[in-house]
Amino acid sequence: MSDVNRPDSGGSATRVKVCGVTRAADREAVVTAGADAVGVISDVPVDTPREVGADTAADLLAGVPPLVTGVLVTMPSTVEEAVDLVETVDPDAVQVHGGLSPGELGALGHRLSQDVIVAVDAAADDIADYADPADALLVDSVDAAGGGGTGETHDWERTREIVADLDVPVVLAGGLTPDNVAAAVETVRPFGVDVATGVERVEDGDRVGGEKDPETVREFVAAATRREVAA
Ligand SMILES: O=C(O)c1ccccc1NCC(=O)[C@H](O)[C@H](O)COP(=O)(O)O
Repeated sequence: MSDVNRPDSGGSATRVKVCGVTRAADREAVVTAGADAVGVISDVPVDTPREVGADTAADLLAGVPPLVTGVLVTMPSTVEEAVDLVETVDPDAVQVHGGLSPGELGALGHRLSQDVIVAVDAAADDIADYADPADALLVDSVDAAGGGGTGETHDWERTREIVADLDVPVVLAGGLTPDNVAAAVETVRPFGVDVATGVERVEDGDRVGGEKDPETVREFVAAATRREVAA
């Protein structure tokens, strides 16, 4: 059994990544809230309001301060495509969604100096196969195309059983919000949590895709880490 995915046993706080940042002001809000990582999505073959071009991704991630991890989130169809984008964007880490095989992900890891976070479908039967080439696994609720940002939770009890057997750090994702993240952490005991839609701005009852709400981001980080929200 792994220790890295049981934050309560070692007293360490759950790490928090806020994903799908598209604007410098939102990046600042995420950093100010105390998140450990900022995710910027680029070059994904799905329709999402959280995608930005490679140059914007590079600019946004260049503004992430020291001691916070800037993560490029992408869905490459080949190893070469991923390497090219990473060279352009220059992130601290890369998160890969989509169809690369464990062998291809291993090859990608050898080509990069950055850590590779591998996104896997929480409902899949072969999650453990991806642990070897991954520096961390992001266990997510994915859509039919393999993309994230669904805003949907999955079976946390099943994920807890998988996490308990893995030595690689696991990041729990999918439908997390300030209201449910503490229960998710308690149930799954992951190394970290990740959120995209659950901290977006709401206007007239509708979520504004791609725009974060600073107060909701603060509430999320506080709930995930059990810190007090500063007044
Ligand atoms: O957010 C997207 O639109 C997206 C599209 C394609 C690939 C990945 C994407 N998001 C990656 C993330 O890390 C999300 O934070 C994660 O899937 C959780 O999203 P949510 O359920 O909205 O919190």
